[in-house]
Amino acid sequence: MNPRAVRTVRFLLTGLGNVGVPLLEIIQSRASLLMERYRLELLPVGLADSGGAAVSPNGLDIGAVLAVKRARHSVASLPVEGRPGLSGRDLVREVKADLLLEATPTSFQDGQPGLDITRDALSRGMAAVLASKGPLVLGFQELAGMSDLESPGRPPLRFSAAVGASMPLVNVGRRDLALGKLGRFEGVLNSTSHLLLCRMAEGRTYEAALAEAQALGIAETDPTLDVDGWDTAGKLVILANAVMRVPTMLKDVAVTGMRGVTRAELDAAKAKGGQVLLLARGEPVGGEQWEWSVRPTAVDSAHPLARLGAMEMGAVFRSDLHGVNTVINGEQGARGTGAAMLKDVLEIFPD
Ligand SMILES: NC(=O)C1=CN([C@@H]2O[C@H](COP(=O)(O)OP(=O)(O)OC[C@H]3O[C@@H](n4cnc5c(N)ncnc54)[C@H](OP(=O)(O)O)[C@@H]3O)[C@@H](O)[C@H]2O)C=CC1
Ligand SMILES: N[C@@H](CC=O)C(=O)O
Repeated sequence: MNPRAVRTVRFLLTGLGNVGVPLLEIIQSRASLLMERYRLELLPVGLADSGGAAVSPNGLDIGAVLAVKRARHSVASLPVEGRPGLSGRDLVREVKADLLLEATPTSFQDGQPGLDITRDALSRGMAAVLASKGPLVLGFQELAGMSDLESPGRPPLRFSAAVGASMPLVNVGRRDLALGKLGRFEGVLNSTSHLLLCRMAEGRTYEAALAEAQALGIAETDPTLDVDGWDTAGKLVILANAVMRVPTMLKDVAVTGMRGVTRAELDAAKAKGGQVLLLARGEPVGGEQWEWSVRPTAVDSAHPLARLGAMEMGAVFRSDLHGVNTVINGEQGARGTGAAMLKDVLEIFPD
């Protein structure tokens, strides 16, 4: 029998799609492990999708919510708790909770709806865990100032899921390579475009490969963000700010997507034992200056990411104190994103 007191964390979740639904499934399926190992109860008190919200101060029934979403209805259609038209932002403003889990679609135009949702949550004293990248890409410095990232005592903000889902890049960079002077960074940070390049190298069409990525739930709501390099660039901007600690914006990244890659280029790279990667790259160029790029790059067999599989992502950190560290991750599905969000929750509410 564990004598430690049970902690109940009342949470809001905005976005109930490819990420939000598996996240709820994990919270449901690992509830007893969370209790046994961490004495933690995660209680959903408000959930929102594009049709509205559902609210219950005593906790929503996750099974009922999942049934509604699997039937492709809005959570607002729940008969008792449903609140049609109540937006994610309204939810955060109206419902008292300890934690926001944010998984609405990413926009690099204005960061919305996630940016305002996150601002409101932090300013109301809630911890925030983000899968969406838009708020971080457009508002990193502001959100860092509103949270424990820059202001001790303010609410915690975590976002490891936003950069490579369950691939532990933010933690490796911020925590495990602490005090290192970082050198050239390279990464395959977008699973959709990498899957497409691999499938096209196998002879499949672009359209069939994109359909596969969408069926896996890994493509963005707007998949041009994946194939045109912007999702990769967004993740690079988050790493630049959070890990390299260089204030960086999307306009600082030179971006070329993968749509122009030809079969001949794919074949030539393969013949040399390598492959074409949509490679994110950060290169220190003197002082505090870095150059940032995303572009299709043919790597040869000597490159640490040369044999990255179709269902993998990877990255290489170089540090003067820690040497070369290569991280490769094979959990492609959005379930890994949910798992990464929960890893952040456990960091915020430690054992
Ligand atoms: N898919 C993945 O593998 C990964 C995704 N991410 C990020 O996670 C986020 C979610 O991705 P994903 O689940 O795939 O996207 P989906 O398109 O599958 O789901 C988006 C969800 O957000 C809801 N939504 C849309 N607009 C609003 C709004 N204004 N207010 C509240 N809810 C809204 C949608 O509602 P409805 O259900 O009614 O359509 C849906 O439930 C994105 O920002 C993405 O970049 C991060 C890592 C991995
Ligand atoms: N669309 C993204 C999902 C995770 O961020 C990808 O394909 O990697």
